[in-house]
Amino acid sequence: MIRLDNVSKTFYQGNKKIEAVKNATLQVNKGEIFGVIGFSGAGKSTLIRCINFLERPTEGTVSINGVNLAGLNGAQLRATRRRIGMIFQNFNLLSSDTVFDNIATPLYLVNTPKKEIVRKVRELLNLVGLQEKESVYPAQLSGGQKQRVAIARALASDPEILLCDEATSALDPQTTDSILDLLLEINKKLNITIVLITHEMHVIKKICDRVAVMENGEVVEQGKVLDIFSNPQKPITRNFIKSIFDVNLPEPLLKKLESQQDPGKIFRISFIGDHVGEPVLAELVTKFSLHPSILYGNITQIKDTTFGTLIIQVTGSDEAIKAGMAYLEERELRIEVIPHAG
Ligand SMILES: Nc1ncnc2c1ncn2[C@@H]1O[C@H](COP(=O)(O)OP(=O)(O)OP(=O)(O)O)[C@@H](O)[C@H]1O
Repeated sequence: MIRLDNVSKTFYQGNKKIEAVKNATLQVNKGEIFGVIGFSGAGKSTLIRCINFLERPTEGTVSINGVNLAGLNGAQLRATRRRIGMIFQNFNLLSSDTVFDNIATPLYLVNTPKKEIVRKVRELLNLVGLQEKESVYPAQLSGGQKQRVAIARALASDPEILLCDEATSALDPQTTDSILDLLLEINKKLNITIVLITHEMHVIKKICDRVAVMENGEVVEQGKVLDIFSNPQKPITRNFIKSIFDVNLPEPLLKKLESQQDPGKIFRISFIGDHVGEPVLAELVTKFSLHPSILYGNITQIKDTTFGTLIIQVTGSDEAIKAGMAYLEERELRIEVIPHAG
């Protein structure tokens, strides 16, 4: 439904050329939650703003439902933009308007009948859990409540797509989670496609189906969140994953293991979904006469799927270790040898 093909955006500051986005190609499917993660300055905001032509790409094409935005005239582009809601880190509410009027703004702009406005705004207030706040002003709201108003306003024109530009970056962790839960609910209930940008892997892990990783203006890696978590390709992706669970063993422990008489081998085993909870260690003992010991274990939820990591030290004959690990791989567990140990 959203396609970016070889999109680049270059800014000039005097003589200085800034390539904010370089040759980005990605596709967002209808109904999914797609995340873009990167450090500050990676080009995420510019990329997301290209999706609704708040920034016009210098090169490449942006298509929504198969329509190339560059081919639209002013009125057609405005109509398309009404189908694309957007929320921001700093909420962008009008401070002199009440919550009701803020949410109603897109409806006033298209001359919606008053009765319909009241019905729609009340329905949206209900959806975002702010029924009691319709007459207050933004200054009287917490950050999380302000973002709820911004979400309600973005939904007022019944968009198909919601773009979220660092929507939770100004919020504390608990409020972040409640806003992410709301975005999930909106995605499921209203079948709205969501594209969000963030620098927090937690946000990706909690609600996204697929993710693109950006570095220096380029999309360096993209895929299903589970695949990226279980098999990250780029150092920057590993760094982001490390920010929520660090599966590297501490150096002193590695040194200690290496100095053992029989250090055996060290493996990282990743378990996804149904495989979590299988008695793999017992099988290594009974089927292959191996001696596994657990060095590290972690289990977490990636959106709807459970994802586990286990680091084990295994001793036994080389052949038995090879056969044991091949057996686990056949059972679709991901096995990785941890280098420079054993
Ligand atoms: N309007 C502009 N004029 C000139 N340079 C710009 C403009 N907008 C963005 N840039 C530059 O483009 C690069 C990418 O910026 P962008 O805001 O897209 O990154 P980001 O990943 O969203 O970072 P942040 O999380 O800090 O917002 C930066 O070097 C930024 O200074």
